[in-house]
Amino acid sequence: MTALLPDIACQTTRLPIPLDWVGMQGIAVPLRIAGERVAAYADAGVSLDEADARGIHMSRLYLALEALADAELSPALLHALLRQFLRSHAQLSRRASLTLRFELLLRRPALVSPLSGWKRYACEIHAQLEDDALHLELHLNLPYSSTCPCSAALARQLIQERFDADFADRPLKASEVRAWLGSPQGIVATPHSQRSEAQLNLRLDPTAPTFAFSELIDHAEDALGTAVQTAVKRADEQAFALANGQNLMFCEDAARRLHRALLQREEVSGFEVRVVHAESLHAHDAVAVSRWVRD
Ligand SMILES: Nc1nc2c(ncn2[C@@H]2O[C@H](COP(=O)(O)OP(=O)(O)OP(=O)(O)O)[C@@H](O)[C@H]2O)c(=O)[nH]1
Repeated sequence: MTALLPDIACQTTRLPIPLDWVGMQGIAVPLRIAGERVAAYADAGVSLDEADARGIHMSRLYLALEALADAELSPALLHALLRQFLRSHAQLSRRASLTLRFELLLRRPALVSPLSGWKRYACEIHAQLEDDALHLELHLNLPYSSTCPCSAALARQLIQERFDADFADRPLKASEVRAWLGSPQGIVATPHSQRSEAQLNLRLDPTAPTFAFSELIDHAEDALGTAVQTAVKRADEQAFALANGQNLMFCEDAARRLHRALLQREEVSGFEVRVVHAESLHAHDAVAVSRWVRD
């Protein structure tokens, strides 16, 4: 005969206070994204609105997460999962939430050479369900390079001054000027560049059929023009130098480019863009933030 197991969660509490969120953090879960298995961590929880109830039923949330293993990750899948969280906590909870943290590994082609390599993108999805309204947010961090436009202009001025000094009072010969342009004595100054990061916090349309992660990332990287590279040969490095020269950016410029680009994405219904330029001129960062919400 099996002994009856005590069930503490079903007792009443001596401190009848509702709780905003109760659940589990850091659960290992496999996701399916673009048909591939992706390792993730999940935080799963519900509100405990029934003040007298001692506890929630954590195992019910944990077991419901199994749905993530088999089906492609989508807004509809998260909606169904959060409904299941609430169904398994009838009379106890009105709100359910799920956070998924994972890294997308995308193959990135080189700029010129036929090579490619892998790039990691840290992603975080926050899903919350209340009154059957699903609220979805996606956090993405995109590393890129930014060359300071002010520094570029100052460097060009120094080059002009050196040109005046070197070529004053003598007839210009194209071959001499060409050689001068190719020498460190001619191009005396270079602008400073920095590794930069765009932190995108996107509110997503919960009725969107899919999470178009790689399309979103491509769109944002195209807007910047200087995403960090993977496999690089000299031809690629030269193309990157050109991309940097053609996309000189203050942090304000980068934030505005991303703002404009994200407005073009139908599935994005609001965002906060934070760009961080880890200055090489200063020991501190230059930061710009832009927000937008669809009316
Ligand atoms: N509510 C709650 N459960 C916890 C906590 N820490 C560990 N648990 C354990 O989570 C386990 C699963 O809880 P339940 O989902 O209530 O398990 P169960 O009663 O076997 O499952 P049901 O019959 O579906 O309610 C229990 O063994 C709890 O002891 C906690 O802080 N709060």
